[in-house]
Amino acid sequence: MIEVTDARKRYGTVDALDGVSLSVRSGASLGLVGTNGAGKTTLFRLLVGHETPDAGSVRVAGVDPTDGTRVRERVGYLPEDAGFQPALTGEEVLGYYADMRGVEAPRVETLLSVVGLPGAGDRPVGGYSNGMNRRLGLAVALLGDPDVLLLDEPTAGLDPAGVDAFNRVVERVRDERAVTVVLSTHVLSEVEALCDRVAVLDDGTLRTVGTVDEVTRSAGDEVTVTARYEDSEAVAAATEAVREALADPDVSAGERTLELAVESVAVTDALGAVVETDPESVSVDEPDLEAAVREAVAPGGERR
Ligand SMILES: Nc1ncnc2c1ncn2[C@@H]1O[C@H](COP(=O)(O)OP(=O)(O)OP(=O)(O)O)[C@@H](O)[C@H]1O
Repeated sequence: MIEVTDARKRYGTVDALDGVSLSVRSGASLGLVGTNGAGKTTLFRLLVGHETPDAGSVRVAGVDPTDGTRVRERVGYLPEDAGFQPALTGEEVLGYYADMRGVEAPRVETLLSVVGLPGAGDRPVGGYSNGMNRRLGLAVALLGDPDVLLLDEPTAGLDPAGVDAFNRVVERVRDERAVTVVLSTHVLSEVEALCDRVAVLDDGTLRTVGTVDEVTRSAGDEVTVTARYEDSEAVAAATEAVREALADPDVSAGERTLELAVESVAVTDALGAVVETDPESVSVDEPDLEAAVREAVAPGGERR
């Protein structure tokens, strides 16, 4: 459905995309994450045909995105900075974009209900909350029932309830319409909730791409058990006890804490040994997507 092959885009001296290859099959959902300035918006602009690559190729739904109408009909795009004339009502906004994109006039009330804005169509959008505006942007992207939905940081700046409302709509649309979704975000829990694959873009280069599970596991298999004690003497005694209980443990002692790094298969034994030392509290940190993305962007902890 989406096929990007060795795409390059340079602005002046900046390689916004430095040879990116990526494919997203029909009906799949891809989370695009990365640092600020990584090239996410540039990639969206190529996918939607607002820019052409300097080299490489981009195909969306089997066509070249710069191929005007054909792509506009099949691709819905919510840009990062989408904003609407405040004096227009929700209905007028939808009508305006339907005309502009040359798609059939929508059943406005149905579309507004889909995005959780029933009854708001006759109100000026200047009076909408941030979250309502984003969901109206999603309704605009859904005009013409596209096969592909491109969402560039759609929940940036929304409060938790707004994020939740937006993502519930995306989830429903994805499941009910079998639409292919590419979503860029800095919020990794959104990727875990909404996407089956994740791509990490950094400095114009794709550092890693895979299923959310594959990428999460790429951070390594290490679990950290942290135990807290009332004083340094208790920490020293616990460290000693853990060293006796486990074979060659990777243990480090702080002022009031003990940290034990183990492979995930050994976590039950490690926890057992730590609990025996009667700590005030114990916590377990497992590898997660955030750690994997950090590692992909800066292997070994060094920022490029
Ligand atoms: N029109 C442009 N003219 C000059 N430089 C640009 C232009 N568009 C993007 N860039 C540069 O290209 C790089 C990639 O920008 P892009 O907006 O694609 O990143 P991004 O991943 O979307 O970042 P953010 O998360 O901050 O939105 C940045 O260094 C940016 O400054």
